[in-house]
Amino acid sequence: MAHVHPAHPMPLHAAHLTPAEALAALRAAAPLTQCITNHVVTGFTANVLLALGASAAMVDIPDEAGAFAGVADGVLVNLGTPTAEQRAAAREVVAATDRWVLDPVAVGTLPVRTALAHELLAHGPAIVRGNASEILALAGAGGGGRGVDATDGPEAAAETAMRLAAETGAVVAVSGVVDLVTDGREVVRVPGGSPLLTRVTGGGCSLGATMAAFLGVCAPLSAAVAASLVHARAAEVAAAGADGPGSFAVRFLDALAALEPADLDEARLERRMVEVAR
Ligand SMILES: Nc1ncnc2c1ncn2[C@@H]1O[C@H](COP(=O)(O)OP(=O)(O)O)[C@@H](O)[C@H]1O
Ligand SMILES: Cc1ncsc1CCOP(=O)(O)O
Repeated sequence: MAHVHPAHPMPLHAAHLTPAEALAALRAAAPLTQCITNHVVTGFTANVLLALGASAAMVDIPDEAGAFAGVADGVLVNLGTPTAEQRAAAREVVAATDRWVLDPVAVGTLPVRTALAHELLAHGPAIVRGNASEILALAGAGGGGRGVDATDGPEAAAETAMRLAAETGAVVAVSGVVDLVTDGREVVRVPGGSPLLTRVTGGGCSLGATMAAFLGVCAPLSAAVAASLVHARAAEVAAAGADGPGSFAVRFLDALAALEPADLDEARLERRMVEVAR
C-alpha cells in the first residue's frame, strides 16, 4: 500500500453544532481518531480520547498512515518530536484527508519542525492549534516560545490568529488562560479550565487530539470550540479534588468520562463577529 494518493480525500463535516450537541454526537459515533503525535504524550493522548468516548489509533509510520487517514474520522498531526518517519507519515496524511489538525509544537525555535509546519500548512489543515507563541511564530509574527511552552498570552495573538485563519482557511485555536478560536469571521473565547493543565505534559497536545475527534462529527469551528470547552470543564472538575499534578491527571480522565452534554454551558462562551482585511 505504498504511495497513497486518494482521489477523494475524506471531506469536512458541514454541521455547525453547539458543544453539547457535538459531545452527544461524539459519544454516539466514537470517531476513529488517528494521531501522529510526539512520544512524550502518546499514552496520555490515547487515554484522553478513550475517556471522552472517541476511538484512538496512533498510526504514524509511512506506507500505512495515509491509507488509514482515508478511513479515519479525524487526524492529529502534532510536531512535538517529528522523527523522519513521522514527517513522511504526515505528508501522506495531508493528501488523504481534509479532517486534520495541525499542532506545530515549538515552531519558530527549531529548524526542522518549522520548515515542516510551513510545508504542511500549505496543504490546508481544518484546524491549527497551538499556544500563543506557536501561533505567532507560524504566522511570521514572533520567534516562538521557550521550547514547547508559551511566552505570550492568547490575547497577544488574537489579531494574528484572525489573519492566519483568513489567509489559510483554517480555523485557528490559541490555548491559554482563555482559549481563543477563530475562523477569521468569528472569534469565540472559551474561559475557565485550570493552570494544572500546564503542570502535566500533554495538556495542549491532547486538546489537539480532541479537536481531531470532534472533526469526525462536526465542522471545524464547532469542533475546536467543543474541544476547548470540554477540556476546560473537565479540568475544573478535576482540579477541584486534586492534590497536585499527579492526581489531577487521573481525575482529568475521570472527569472527561463523566462529562455530560448538559455540563457544556454555551453561555460561558463569548462570541464576536470580526472584520479582517482580506
Ligand atoms: N492559566 C490557565 N488557566 C486555565 N487553563 C489554562 C491555563 N493555561 C493553559 N490552560 C489550558 O491548558 C491547556 C493547554 O494549553 P497550553 O498550555 O496553552 O498549551 P501547550 O501545552 O500547547 O503550550 C488548554 O486546554 C488551555 O485552555
Ligand atoms: C515536553 C515535550 N517535548 C517535546 S514534545 C513535548 C510535549 C509537550 O506537550 P504539552 O505542550 O501538551 O504539554
